[in-house]
Amino acid sequence: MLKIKVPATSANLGAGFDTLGVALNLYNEFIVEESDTVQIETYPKIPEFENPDKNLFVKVLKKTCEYIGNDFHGVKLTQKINVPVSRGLGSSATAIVGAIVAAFTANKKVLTDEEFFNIAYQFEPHPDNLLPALKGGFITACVEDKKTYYSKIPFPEELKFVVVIPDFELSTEKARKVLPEKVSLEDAVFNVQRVSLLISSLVNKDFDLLKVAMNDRLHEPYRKKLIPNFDKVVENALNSGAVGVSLSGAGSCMIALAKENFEDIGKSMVEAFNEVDIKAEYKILEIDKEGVQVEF
Ligand SMILES: Nc1ncnc2c1ncn2[C@@H]1O[C@H](COP(=O)(O)OP(=O)(O)O)[C@@H](O)[C@H]1O
Ligand SMILES: N[C@@H](CCOP(=O)(O)O)C(=O)O
Repeated sequence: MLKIKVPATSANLGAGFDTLGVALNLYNEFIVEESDTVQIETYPKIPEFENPDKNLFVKVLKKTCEYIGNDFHGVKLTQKINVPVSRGLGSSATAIVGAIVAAFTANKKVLTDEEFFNIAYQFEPHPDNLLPALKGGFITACVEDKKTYYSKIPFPEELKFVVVIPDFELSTEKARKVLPEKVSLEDAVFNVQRVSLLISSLVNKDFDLLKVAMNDRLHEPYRKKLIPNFDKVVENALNSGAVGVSLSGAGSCMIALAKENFEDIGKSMVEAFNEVDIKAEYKILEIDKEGVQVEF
């Protein structure tokens, strides 16, 4: 029996589209036991996830066993689901990372980065959730000539994350479909300027720069149309003391970075959604520095 614990992740942080991601102290758990058939139990119950043909963790487990060269006979999978699904908190990455690590661990094989990406990219083509879920921390990454390059960035202890979770899903697939094929040089430069300012302001703890540094022109202008009252959520969070606000991943969550006033910020973000008849809750989270953990 293996228990795999995988952290939620928040990708992009505004200007860092498809490159920045941070692991958060909110976890999905996957308990994996030997079985000759596929049995899945989910807590709370999500019927879609209990269908062996549709469960992402099982799909990735099968693919990984095939990659390793071992026949997949079955699995008894018990899932404790704490990461909201299709909210921009990397729930899909938790299943992908968890399954790959479970398969390699069960087969007593050492998982290299290259092998991880060879499998993971078949299910999720961008590293900004996968890497922080695997390694923990705050990471910047890119892919060049089919090789993934990444670097962990020190994240200031003073900052916490206030995540507002509206009660509607937004699949990453849908949120990527609304993005343009091309962007202007002006918008590209806008993001290059801000993502470098974002990293520098975090490393140097120049938190007053984050409000500007977390602005984005590559994805948020298009995706905000799918998030009712987006601008008011941002405005309320900043007025309540947040130092920066952005969409979390591809949404529907939004994430505020803050040194203080966490409860007020969370309540103000919820209020903005309530104004347009959308129920929401908030969580005050911190960085996870470990990434995926395995208990025997
Ligand atoms: N705990 C889980 N177990 C199995 N599959 C999961 C789990 N969480 C998410 N998934 C899969 O990931 C999909 C959501 O992925 P996506 O739209 O990228 O949203 P997110 O922003 O949460 O990653 C779900 O529809 C499901 O197929
Ligand atoms: N860079 C990706 C990140 C998707 O994150 P998720 O948590 O929403 O899956 C994107 O913006 O599409």
